[in-house]
Amino acid sequence: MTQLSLSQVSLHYGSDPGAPAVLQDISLTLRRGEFISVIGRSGSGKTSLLNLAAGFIAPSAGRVSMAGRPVSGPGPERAVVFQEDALLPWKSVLENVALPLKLAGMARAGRRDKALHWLAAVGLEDQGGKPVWQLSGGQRQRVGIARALAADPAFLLMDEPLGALDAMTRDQMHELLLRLWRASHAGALLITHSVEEALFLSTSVVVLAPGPGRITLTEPCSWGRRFLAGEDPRALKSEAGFILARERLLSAIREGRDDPRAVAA
Ligand SMILES: Nc1ncnc2c1ncn2[C@@H]1O[C@H](COP(=O)(O)OP(=O)(O)OP(=O)(O)O)[C@@H](O)[C@H]1O
Repeated sequence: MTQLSLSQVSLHYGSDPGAPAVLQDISLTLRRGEFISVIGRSGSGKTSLLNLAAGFIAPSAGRVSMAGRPVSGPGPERAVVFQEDALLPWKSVLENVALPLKLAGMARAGRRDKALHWLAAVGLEDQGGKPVWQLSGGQRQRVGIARALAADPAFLLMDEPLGALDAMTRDQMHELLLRLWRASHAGALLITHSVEEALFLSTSVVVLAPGPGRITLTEPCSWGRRFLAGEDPRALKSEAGFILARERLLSAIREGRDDPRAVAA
């Protein structure tokens, strides 16, 4: 089975070997069909971890590999969704979604069909002809996710894609993300500051502690899968098990810190 692995990975930025490590001894495996969220205080190295998985940066020690082969740079099998939507505002919605397919050399008709399919999957089938600047923030993030999925990636790497959205839009996006994750059969890696988001979406949540960034807790979860099986999301989020897991994660995140207000539940 295809998997994306970080094995005993450490990271220092810059060339000074004496500089403090940003990440130390991180081992994490993401398989297709899994959804792993990474949560932790600001500066704990979450984005650095995602950038390693994406191949944007290389580890100082240890190994990043996909399907057993070392990752030596970004690749189309690992699609990235950023907090800022990173779309081309002067191009149409459809052109933005089709762009990676064009770069991959797909013929025009094929890329149009594929882009339309994923635009429909994110509920924007009527917006394909609009320029991106006419869309709302939530719509733009949906275009970004459709673009990422259009290339059929094995892995979807998301760095706080919902951070700028209002609470109601965010809840709708959670449900959409879960359906897209199921439809794409991708493995998802999500960086988030929201414990509730992490718990609701993931098959496991990983807590990173700072200084140097290291994994201090892994919490297996099944609420997202239960939502996909038809259970009510509000009922799931008010279950005792959900609330207890939220408290465990919040304690792990706050450990060693004086001010507990930095993390949103
Ligand atoms: N390109 C870089 N060069 C040097 N140091 C960096 C670089 N990128 C990040 N860092 C440092 O690495 C540490 C971890 O940063 P990172 O952005 O990975 O953390 P984070 O957990 O994603 O933070 P946040 O939650 O605030 O986004 C920080 O101390 C940061 O200053």
